[in-house]
Amino acid sequence: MEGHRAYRGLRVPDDAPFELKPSPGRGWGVFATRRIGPGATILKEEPLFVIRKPTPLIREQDIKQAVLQLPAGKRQQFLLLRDNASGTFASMQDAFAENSFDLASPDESGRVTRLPAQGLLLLLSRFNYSCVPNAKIPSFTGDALVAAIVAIRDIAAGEEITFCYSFDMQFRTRRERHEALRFVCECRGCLPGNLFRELSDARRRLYRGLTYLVNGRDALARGRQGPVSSIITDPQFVYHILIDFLREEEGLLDDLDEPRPRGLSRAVYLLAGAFQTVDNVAIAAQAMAQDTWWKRLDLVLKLYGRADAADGTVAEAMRM
Ligand SMILES: C[S@@+](CC[C@H](N)C(=O)[O-])C[C@H]1O[C@@H](n2cnc3c(N)ncnc32)[C@H](O)[C@@H]1O
Repeated sequence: MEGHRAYRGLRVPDDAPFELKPSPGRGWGVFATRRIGPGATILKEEPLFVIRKPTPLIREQDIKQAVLQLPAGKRQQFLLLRDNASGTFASMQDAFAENSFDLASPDESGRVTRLPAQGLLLLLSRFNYSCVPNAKIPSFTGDALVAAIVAIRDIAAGEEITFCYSFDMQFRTRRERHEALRFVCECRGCLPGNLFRELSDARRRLYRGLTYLVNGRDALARGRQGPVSSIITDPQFVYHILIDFLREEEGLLDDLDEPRPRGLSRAVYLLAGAFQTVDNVAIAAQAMAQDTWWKRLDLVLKLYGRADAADGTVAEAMRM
């Protein structure tokens, strides 16, 4: 696409460990030109301009004004943004939405606040998405209004550098992620035919459930939630997970007995399933407020049969 060819005009720092080039099926992407070790900063970038408004209130006029105030060289860089893999931008607003980030914004005294600050980042916006990324954007870099991307594992020369666009994706199953994304991700957590993907959904449900148990909040639920639960203090739950983790690492898990994702024990499979809906999270919260497993089971069984079809899974997991 024309806009992609225009990316050749984007200024990349001389010492950057990456280059911009086409990434088949994803428009353009960012590729390592040398090995990058875990924890290494891949890029620190100052926004071309910042708009201090909540995203829904940003209008075409705000962006035009900001662009007109730029020095000529920087304005020309903004005008290179014509499209990305999703299509051609119909307006400056589109170009801004597809190339901007929510920045940690310091107030007058230098303290970081959550005041709205959307920054246009020319290079950070060139990185493609992966559900199993090799880099991440830390929430705050220590510098006011500077965004950075950091390697989270060893990245080989030639490898595409990706990050996960939204924090809550880590709690979503493959289907849930694809409902939220406007493109089809083809990472190893999404492509069929590998054990990683088969275990991935269950792991993410379990992770969501455990995070709920630790924080007392469901990571994907909106609005007010109940008090902190104490299931995590019950060692049975943790033991099952640890046993299966060790068996998995050791290559001892098999799928001969039960119809469930390959390599996952029945106990962990049931527990993983128990937290897949907000309703079940609420049920688990009420049950776990009880002081014995018997009372917990009793309560769950009373709730069993409600409209939420996954109650059976919860009850079975509790029965365990
Ligand atoms: C911020 S841009 C990333 C750079 C983009 N590829 C480009 O050419 O400008 C985000 C867009 O890139 C595409 N994209 C990013 N990650 C992708 C992936 N894993 N698979 C397919 N398309 C992807 C989508 O069209 C998405 O809306």
